[in-house]
Amino acid sequence: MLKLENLSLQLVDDNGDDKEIIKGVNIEFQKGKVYAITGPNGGGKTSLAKLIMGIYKQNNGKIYLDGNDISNLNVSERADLGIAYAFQQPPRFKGLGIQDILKIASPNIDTVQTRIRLRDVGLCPEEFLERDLGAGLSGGEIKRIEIAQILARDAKISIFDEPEAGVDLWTIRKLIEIIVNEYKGNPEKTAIIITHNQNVLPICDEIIVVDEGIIKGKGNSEEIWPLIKDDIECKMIEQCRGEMIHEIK
Ligand SMILES: Nc1ncnc2c1ncn2[C@@H]1O[C@H](COP(=O)(O)OP(=O)(O)OP(=O)(O)O)[C@@H](O)[C@H]1O
Repeated sequence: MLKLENLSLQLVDDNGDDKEIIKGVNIEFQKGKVYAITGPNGGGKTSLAKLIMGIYKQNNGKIYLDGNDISNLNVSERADLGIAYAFQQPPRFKGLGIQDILKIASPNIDTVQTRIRLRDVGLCPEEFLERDLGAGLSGGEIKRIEIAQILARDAKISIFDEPEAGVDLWTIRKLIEIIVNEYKGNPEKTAIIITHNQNVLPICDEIIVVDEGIIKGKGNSEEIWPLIKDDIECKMIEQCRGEMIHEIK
């Protein structure tokens, strides 16, 4: 189990002032469950994920993994303990091949499994296996490879930060199926999905709404819908506008 206890984070804003980003958050993530973290832009979802991964250091509070205090461990120590984070905007690693990055994620992965993981995220292995991560891949392709390497990692706690961003509906549906199969009811694993996607929320055991650095609500998709309706509808309008602008161009 992953437990966040009274977790707080302050960062310095563009004016050089301290800003409270996360304010005394308490959450328990159980094994065998799939969680969604949702809420409006700037609410603190990614900051929470970065606190769990050790990218940000909390100002207050504790993080426990299976009862052990991991609050002062760095990113690689937490990765060794089985925490994995798929970035909202994944970095590009020039000079590394797609096979290489999956091998780093999972040293024992063979070519068959690598192909399966690429297919899982809607990438054709024949086309992508030999490609370089820096060379002309689209944002959506980079995002899919990031997700593939988190799936390959076989972590205890897998955090997917907006997997839907830049990824088509077909792939998101497939990804949902994979996450349900691999995490739901698995006594060793927990999935945490940061999302605004209406297809993802119903499959989650619990949805946590984070806004202004606090937990605004928790529950299943029906219980939480009144709290998130406006945010999801805004996202859909933004997406439609984006598609219309794309068509006009
Ligand atoms: N490194 C940073 N330095 C200063 N402020 C930051 C930093 N990272 C995030 N913030 C601020 O913290 C707040 C929460 O940001 P965060 O990225 O966690 O939100 P979010 O809920 O993930 O948003 P979105 O849905 O847009 O991805 C925002 O006001 C953001 O501007």
